[in-house]
Amino acid sequence: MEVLRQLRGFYQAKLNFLVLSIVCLAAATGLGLVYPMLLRRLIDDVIRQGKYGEVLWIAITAVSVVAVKALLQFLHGFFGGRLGNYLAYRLRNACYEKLQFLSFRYYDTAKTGDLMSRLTGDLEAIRNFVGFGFAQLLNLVLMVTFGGLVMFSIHWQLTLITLITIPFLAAVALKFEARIHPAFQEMRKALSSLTTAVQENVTGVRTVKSFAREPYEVEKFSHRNEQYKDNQIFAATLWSKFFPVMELLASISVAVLLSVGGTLVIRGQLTLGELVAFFSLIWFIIGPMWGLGFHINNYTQSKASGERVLEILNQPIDVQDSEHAVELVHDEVQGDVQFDHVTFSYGNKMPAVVDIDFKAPPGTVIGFLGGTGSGKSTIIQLLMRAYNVNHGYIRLDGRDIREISVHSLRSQIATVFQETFLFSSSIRNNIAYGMTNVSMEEIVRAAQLAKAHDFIMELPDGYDTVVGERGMGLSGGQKQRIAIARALLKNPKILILDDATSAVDMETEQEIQSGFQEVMRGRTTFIIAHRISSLRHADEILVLNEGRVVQRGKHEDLIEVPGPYQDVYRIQYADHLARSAHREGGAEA
Ligand SMILES: Nc1ncnc2c1ncn2[C@@H]1O[C@H](COP(=O)(O)OP(=O)(O)OP(=O)(O)O)[C@@H](O)[C@H]1O
Repeated sequence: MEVLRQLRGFYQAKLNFLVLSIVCLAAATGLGLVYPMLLRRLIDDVIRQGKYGEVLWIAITAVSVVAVKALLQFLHGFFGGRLGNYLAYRLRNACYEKLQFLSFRYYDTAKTGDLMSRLTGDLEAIRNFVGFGFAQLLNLVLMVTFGGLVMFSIHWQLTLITLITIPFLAAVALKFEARIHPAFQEMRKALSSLTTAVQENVTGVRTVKSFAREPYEVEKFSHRNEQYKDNQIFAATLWSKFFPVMELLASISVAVLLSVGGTLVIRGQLTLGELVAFFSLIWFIIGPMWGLGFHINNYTQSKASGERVLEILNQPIDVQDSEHAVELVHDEVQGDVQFDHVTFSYGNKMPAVVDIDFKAPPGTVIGFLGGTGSGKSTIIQLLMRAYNVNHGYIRLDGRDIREISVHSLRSQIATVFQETFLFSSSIRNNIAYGMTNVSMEEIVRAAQLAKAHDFIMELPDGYDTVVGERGMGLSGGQKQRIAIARALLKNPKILILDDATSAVDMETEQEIQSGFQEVMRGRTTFIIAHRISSLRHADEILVLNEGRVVQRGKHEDLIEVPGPYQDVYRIQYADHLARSAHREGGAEA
């Protein structure tokens, strides 16, 4: 119930639906009791007394009762459905919104399949319980109480004897629940791992095929599928045992009722009508027992689901606006970036970057070079405030970025990542991503600057060509150029190119960079690259090794001093250097 309490804010506004749904169901249940009483009257007061004229009235009453009961049941479904759907709708929106604002740290360990199942299966379980399960569970108690009271009022001794099997029925139902619940949990886990297998297979289909690992994938899926099947068979076997046992116990009650009740009728201590009414009432109590396991299971499942959904909603956001966060005004931002002795580590790991210290005045270009894992991307992520620094400060126009609202900070920055993500939409929408007040001319201009316009025009529908999920159908270089166009369209004060031109050839890279120089005038640019050619025009190049700056300076200076930069330069320009040496040698000779 703690879970329901925590979720209260999401259904509070429609609490009247919950009340109405319960009232309607309880009223329908109450009316259900009229039926046995009518039977009793029909037999004892009408048929046995020979008052056949009253049969019609009893029949009309019975039909009216059924009609009202049906209406009440409809209203219960109507209000319950409204409540459940309203709750699910609000929870879905709240979870999705939370997922948008959760920090990068959360996504470092989050699993896509698991998140998807929380937003679908778990929400469905909560919807069902709050909409219907809760009222049904309450109704179950009402049915047993109402039914028992009416039976007691007719003949309490017979009631006690007849209900002798009820504790056993309840025990079997609860025991069944205790066994079926873990079985269901296993089934859910198996289904989740099955879904994950399919999702990973589709996402990584190129890797699978290029390594010819289809048989391995089939084997992996088949193994998980078998686990799922075994779980289902186990659950089905439990169900198949449950119903006969319950029926057997229920029939004992009926047998006791008929023998003891029949004897009482013969002795004149019970009327025939009362016996028939009893026969009808007993199902009022046995029926709910059959559903007891199901309803409790429903409750425990929705409780577990509620906890999983609440886990998302209660997730702390470690990067968020401070109380007095400043909103930046785009036209006033200069783009002056300063890293002041910044150190940062992911979790409890060794620091990913140590004592990073540099200044990037407005309009300058800063380049980062370093081996894999040397901390280049981390520096950029810290600038976007994907994570908070552990030590030191990052300043934009002299202000600590923690004092700036996260949204307005990121609005000034456009990043082109190493891996381009394209949405399954048109190229035009991919370039304009999320911007509504942008004209086609601006989109085309950005594409031209990114050297994407020509190849886009060659596609069947030009800018309206819909690219598949993750940009399938485009080459790596084409996808990167679209991503660059997207960044340029944003017209940011700070541009980050995280190995952004790695997938285009040297010639295109030159072209794109000359385009950049045109649009990036007066804006601060950070370039992460493995090619010296991408960095040689930078105002300052920082060479990183194991999270520390080991060399810094301009290209012309760095190639003159022995060190990692010169080593990389020699490797990348080996041909060029050899040719120059050859020419110089020839000239001397
Ligand atoms: N999300 C993360 N969680 C934990 N550790 C991380 C995470 N991202 C990076 N690291 C670690 O931080 C260190 C620096 O990684 P970073 O991605 O900044 O390197 P990089 O220089 O950009 O490498 P590359 O050129 O391969 O992209 C590495 O040791 C890496 O394992």
